[in-house]
Amino acid sequence: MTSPVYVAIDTPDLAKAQHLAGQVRHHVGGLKLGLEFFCANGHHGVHEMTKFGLPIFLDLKLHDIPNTVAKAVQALHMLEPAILTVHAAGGRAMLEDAKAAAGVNTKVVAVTVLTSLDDGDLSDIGVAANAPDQVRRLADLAQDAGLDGIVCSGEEVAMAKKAWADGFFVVPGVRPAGGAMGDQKRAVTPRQALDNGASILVVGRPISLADDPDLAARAIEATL
Ligand SMILES: O=c1ccn([C@@H]2O[C@H](COP(=O)(O)O)[C@@H](O)[C@H]2O)c(=O)[nH]1
Repeated sequence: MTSPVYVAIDTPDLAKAQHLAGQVRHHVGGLKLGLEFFCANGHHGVHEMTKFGLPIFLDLKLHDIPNTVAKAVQALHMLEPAILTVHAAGGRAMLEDAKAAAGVNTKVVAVTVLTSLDDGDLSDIGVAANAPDQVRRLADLAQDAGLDGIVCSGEEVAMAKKAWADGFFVVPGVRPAGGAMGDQKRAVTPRQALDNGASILVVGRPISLADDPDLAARAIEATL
């Protein structure tokens, strides 16, 4: 069975990224490349990472006016990412245009409320709703706009899936029991996230900072 775990390769160093992917490739289901990696290595770096034969999740969290996002999505076409992220807060038109601009084999998923935010952080940026209510609102918007799914925490995914049965649910910010939270504020264990309805899990530092990343990936796999 293919692992639901996508390892977050958060480094600007291509050689380090390749080393980590090589270590864990047999115990993860895909490679997630984010802003840090893409800003440093661009298309060339992504091409290099495709050589591991795993699906590529391009987590660029695009957020701009509709025309700009659509053009950016078109400029990523040739990389054929399996998954691409945009921010749901960009609004309906931006979401629709992003989906229309994506290749047929790319799932476009909308980030709802970052897992590093809690209700206090939402209040600071002028959002009166709590995290679950805001996730629900943005999940509805993403579904209406024709996206493939959303990114949310493991705390909200069951609620979101209940309203969108065939949605694709990406859950980052997962932590093995007792693991260091770092900057994550709405974290659950990998097992809980899957039980709650996650389609895939994103795991970064619990694997990448481990003394033995492959062992860490296998230990997570064993809990699923
Ligand atoms: O809400 C979100 C959206 C994306 N992420 C990304 O997932 C990984 C998590 O890394 P950890 O080291 O496991 O915390 C990282 O690349 C984030 O950019 C997220 O955490 N939360």
